[in-house]
Amino acid sequence: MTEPVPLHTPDRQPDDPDAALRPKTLAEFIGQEAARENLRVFVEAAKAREEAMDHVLFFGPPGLGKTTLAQIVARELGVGFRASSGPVIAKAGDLAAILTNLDAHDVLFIDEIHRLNPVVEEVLYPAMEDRALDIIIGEGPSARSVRIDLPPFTLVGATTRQGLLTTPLRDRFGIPVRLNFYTVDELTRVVTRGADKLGMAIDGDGAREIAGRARGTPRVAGRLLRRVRDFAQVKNSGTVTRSVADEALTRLEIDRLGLDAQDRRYLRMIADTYKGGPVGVETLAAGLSEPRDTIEEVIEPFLIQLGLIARTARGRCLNEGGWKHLDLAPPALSSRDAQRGQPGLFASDDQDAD
Ligand SMILES: Nc1ncnc2c1ncn2[C@@H]1O[C@H](COP(=O)(O)OP(=O)(O)OP(=O)(O)O)[C@@H](O)[C@H]1O
Ligand SMILES: [Mg+2]
Repeated sequence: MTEPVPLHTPDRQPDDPDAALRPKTLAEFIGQEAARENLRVFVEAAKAREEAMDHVLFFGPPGLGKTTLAQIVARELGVGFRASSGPVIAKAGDLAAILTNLDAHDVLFIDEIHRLNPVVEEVLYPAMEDRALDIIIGEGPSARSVRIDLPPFTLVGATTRQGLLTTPLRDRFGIPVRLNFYTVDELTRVVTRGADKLGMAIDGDGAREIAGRARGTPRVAGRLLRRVRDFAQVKNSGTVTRSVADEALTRLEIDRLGLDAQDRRYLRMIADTYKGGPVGVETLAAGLSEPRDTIEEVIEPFLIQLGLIARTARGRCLNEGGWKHLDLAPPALSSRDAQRGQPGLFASDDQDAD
């Protein structure tokens, strides 16, 4: 039997079915108020000065709108948009080719920028700082360095793992922007807008039901909306109400907090196999047959946000809320742990901690 594909796993497919739902302007973009207002100011200022805008770094969990905002920034600036990604730019020459082909003030978007090859990163530093390329021509004693001037451009980087960026690279972004999980109110607006674009009828409670189970993530909201539409269509139920949405999402094994089968498998592994932890991420990755990256970037940030688990220096621990959600009683604290308080809860649970 094949495993069901988890609905929540964010993909990076170029033929992203979400594309139709992508907001096109800052005004259309829902949520992330602070980031949006700041970007509006920086865009206006750059336009007024007729300069390229400073370099921007978007960071935060998958599906929160990093790529969408990068496209919006270019559109609002009225400049060209070129996109590439860290793993695709394999050699220094690849980056040189991209940079020398930019038009003045263009936005160059580099997705997954934490995965840039260090050799390529070295080329990026002077490009970002001095708008120049230092190219080495020849080899050995006759090698010499030639400096090529570049047009002024704006680098927009995106990453799910800000902590993996090297300090020199991070420091060269004048505008770092953290994207946060969305509130249910904001996602309700995302769902309502999406339904409108898809030409489907949904009432307020129906939209809210989907929003509340979308893991704080617009991409997930869009995906659940399309699945609910399938159920509504086949069952001929016309308008999507709360009960139609609930029935569809329950059949998709999305629980009341919005966790899917993969999330629950993760929680259960810590609870059943490791008695609530602490357990290391590599051990969990092996036990779940999931890449470590998926665990750290996709599964954990939302479970931490909900307070179900904690990342500690000794590993992952199930919090009280996690036990409750699984309908299990936490094991009684040993007297040693009881003296020290909760086991393992002394380290930061910052989302970039390892
Ligand atoms: N603020 C928003 N309002 C409405 N829809 C949004 C918003 N942000 C994102 N979306 C929707 O969510 C989808 C995913 O967004 P996007 O591709 O920009 O995420 P991302 O942060 O780049 O994810 P990844 O880290 O996987 O690359 C978009 O196609 C869009 O439909
Ligand atoms: Mg993206």
